[in-house]
Amino acid sequence: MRYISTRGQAPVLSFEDAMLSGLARDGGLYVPETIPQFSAEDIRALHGLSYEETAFRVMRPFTGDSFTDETFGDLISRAYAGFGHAARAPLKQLAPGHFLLELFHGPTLAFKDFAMQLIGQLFQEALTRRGERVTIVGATSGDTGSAAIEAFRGLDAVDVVILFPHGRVSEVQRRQMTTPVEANVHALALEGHFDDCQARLKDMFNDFAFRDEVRLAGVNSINWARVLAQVVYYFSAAVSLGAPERRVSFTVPTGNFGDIFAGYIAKRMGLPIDRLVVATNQNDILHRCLTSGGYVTSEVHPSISPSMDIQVSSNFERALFDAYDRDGAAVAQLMTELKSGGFHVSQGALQALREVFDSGRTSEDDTLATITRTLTQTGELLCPHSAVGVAVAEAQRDPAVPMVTLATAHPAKFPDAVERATGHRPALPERMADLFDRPERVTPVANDLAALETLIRERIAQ
Ligand SMILES: Cc1ncc(COP(=O)(O)O)c(C=O)c1O
Ligand SMILES: N[C@@H](CCOP(=O)(O)O)C(=O)O
Repeated sequence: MRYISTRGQAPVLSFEDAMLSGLARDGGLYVPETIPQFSAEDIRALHGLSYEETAFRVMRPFTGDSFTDETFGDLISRAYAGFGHAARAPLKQLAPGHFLLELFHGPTLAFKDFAMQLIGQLFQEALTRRGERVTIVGATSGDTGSAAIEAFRGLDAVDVVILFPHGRVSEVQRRQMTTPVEANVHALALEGHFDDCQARLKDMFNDFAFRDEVRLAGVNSINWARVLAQVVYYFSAAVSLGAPERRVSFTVPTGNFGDIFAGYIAKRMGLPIDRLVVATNQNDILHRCLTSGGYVTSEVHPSISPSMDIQVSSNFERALFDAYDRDGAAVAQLMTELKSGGFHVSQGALQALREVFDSGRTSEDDTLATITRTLTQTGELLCPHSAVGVAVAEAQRDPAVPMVTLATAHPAKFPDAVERATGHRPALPERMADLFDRPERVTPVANDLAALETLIRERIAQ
């Protein structure tokens, strides 16, 4: 299996090299050259398997000869051993035909753990075998950062540097990033919003001298391995609901487009997914784009679902690559236009996107009302991101096709919003009960590439 860049000008890499490289050297994102196909019989054979067994079968065709079967199976088992639910990604019924896929039973209480716990294992295995060391830099609107720190804290072969937007993550998210004591963890509070963090991260990858000097690696969904690990729960959920005999739709609270892109890959592999619904908060660039064809950035408005406060949605580039028939030059041109504020998707590409994706937007009030209503009607307490998903799914779903809404984080990560909706502050799990008593370690940084690179050089030299 070989990996190519969405901009067509970077070296073609193996799974392992693409995983360790992060952003392609032409600024694009790695994608598999071909998508492995699952027949109805292959999907039927997943019935009754554990989450780990399903993960092995779904991901194995993408990893080529980077890991032996035995090693890959072991790493998967280790990755999910620390999850707090035997099913790993349990399904709950909210209403007839509407299900919630709970993705928050991992160590940091968000869906990011599904990929990050596995990537931590894969990096450790590959770097130890190669005798190499890397500097992981990650950009976060709150959840990627804590999941990355949890997965890489204390590992010898890795420094992990996380950029988060100062004052724009929840207090629980911030403390998850600033309280770990390991010397290889560096939390940096950047003066700006998430898009600034992600832009500076991509600038670092495009500064080849710096990139090679620190041996830069990325664990945002820039990294194909992140997307791949998220494909698995689309399979596990659809199979539980009767695939391949029954079609299923998914609604996905969306920001950087990584999670829903994983659903798109599952569909392209042959999983009978009917619709993939992009659910956005008031930062609705993706909904506007799918509605009008114009992908035009505007100011980011802080919301009660802060992890989705994103305007430049990184993985949309991967969807555009397919929608433009894998024309890397066309994608590179769009990304150049994006630097000046936006672009228009061609009619053909827009039609291709609409054949797969629907979209909807939810206001702040509706998000709060959805948390209140869902708790009263079903007993399920939603985080504000999951509530955005449930609100859009309720408005759009076709009663003839089961709908699965992804519950992307635990409500206790966003206690202020949940308290506004329900009058109660959800408690953190016992193992995190002292989070607010632990001392914090964080460095404020300007939104400035040179200053950031200097700081990172200093930190990893210590
Ligand atoms: C809780 C939560 N929900 C939804 C999202 C959006 O997911 P994606 O960026 O993959 O679209 C994020 C951030 O990634 C998140 O942390
Ligand atoms: N919402 C994310 C933003 C980064 O997304 P990623 O999937 O590209 O890592 C976060 O919580 O940090």
